[in-house]
Amino acid sequence: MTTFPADFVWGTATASYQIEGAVAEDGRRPSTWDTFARTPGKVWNGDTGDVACDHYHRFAEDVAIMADLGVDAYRFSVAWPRVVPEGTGAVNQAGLDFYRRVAETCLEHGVQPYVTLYHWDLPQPLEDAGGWLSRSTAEAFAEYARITHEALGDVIGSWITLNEPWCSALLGYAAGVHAPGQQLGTRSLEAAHHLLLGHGLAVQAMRADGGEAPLGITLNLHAVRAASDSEADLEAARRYDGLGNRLFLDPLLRGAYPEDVLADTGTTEWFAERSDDLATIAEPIDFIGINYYSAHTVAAPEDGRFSDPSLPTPTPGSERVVTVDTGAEKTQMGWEIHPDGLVDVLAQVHALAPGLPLYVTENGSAWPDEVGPDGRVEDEDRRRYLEAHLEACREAVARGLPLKGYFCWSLLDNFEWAFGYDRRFGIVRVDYETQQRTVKRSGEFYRDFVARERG
Ligand SMILES: OC[C@H]1NNC[C@@H](O)[C@@H]1O
Repeated sequence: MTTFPADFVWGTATASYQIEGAVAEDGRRPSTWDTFARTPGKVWNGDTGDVACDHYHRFAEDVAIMADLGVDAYRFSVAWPRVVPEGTGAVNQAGLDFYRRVAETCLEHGVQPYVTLYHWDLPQPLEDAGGWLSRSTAEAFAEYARITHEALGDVIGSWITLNEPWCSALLGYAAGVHAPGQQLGTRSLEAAHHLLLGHGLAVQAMRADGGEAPLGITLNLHAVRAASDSEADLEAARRYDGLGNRLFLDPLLRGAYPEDVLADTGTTEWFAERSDDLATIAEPIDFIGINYYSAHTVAAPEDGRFSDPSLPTPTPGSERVVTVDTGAEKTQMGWEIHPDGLVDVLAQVHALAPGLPLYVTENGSAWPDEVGPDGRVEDEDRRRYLEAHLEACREAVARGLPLKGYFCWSLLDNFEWAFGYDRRFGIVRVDYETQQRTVKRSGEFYRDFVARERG
């Protein structure tokens, strides 16, 4: 059986708004998610990140748990509204000091800190000024990245600019189910462009600041399969792959937007006017992070019409692609379980950028956990999902794909965006009443798997 390379990185991942709490402490100012979560009807049960897992005060305990699990690295995100509370202008030293404490605690425990600079908590004043629909937000992001990189470069092992720009753009500005809750159809691609531009400008700013730490970006990639080899279903798969994957992979790795996606969405001219930005967006990076959860089988709509301008809030090009239920097992999110899809997306990226190091920066599953009378959580479903995807990583390595690490999503149960605290992804349970942490069966499995693979 193929073994993982000795330097393969085993990690866990979290994100600031989902775990920190302390949303008004030590100078932090509101983000778009503070605003969105307070908007009636947007988040399950009216949940917010006000307290979450109280990681802001309990991070040392959480790092100690990671050390006990034997992980090599911890991927966490820096909250922009803690560091530059208004988005631009004054820097909040207390915010930088908090992340220094987190990183130094990690290093004291032999855990490498991997930082994501943007995991969706945009300072509200920037949204008020146009958010990601505005080019100025891309420029503000680059300055925030430079400030953070300059302040923490000595304690951070790796830098990820953006987490899942697809979610920020398409869920935030088209579907409207994420902050800021806009339903602007194809204008959401303008947000995608400014996110990618912000990424490129941030990479340039961090490179100029110096340092050896690798720089990259994390994309949530969708393994896409056509329901049949009919022309209509193949067209559905092309559209879904285009909007879900190539809209981001192509400019980052090929320096060009996919012409078919721009044609599908009627945005060719808008992007042509900004072609000079592509050189910045395609600034060379040291790795790609891939968040993988599921594979999607898609088919053409019954009437064969893919776009329907009469739809009030069309998600560009994809609102009429039919997702087919293949009968595969699903997680509590309703996502089908297809570990082989992880190998497919890794291979897809490798084909575009041979040799570029790849990391699975998120993979995990939500299940309705039960706490036994002994206080244990025997989450066999999550353990099985985890095992299957770790074996998919082994298969990727066996095929010679440059997979360098795996980060389990998530270390802790946490605020799952519009689902609030109703969905638990953690390998460690959080009792939100008491903030007690309990390592689940899946966490013990991950610990034992890592120890065994490390030899
Ligand atoms: O839905 C599970 C995860 N997906 N990627 C982004 C994270 O913030 C989510 O919790």
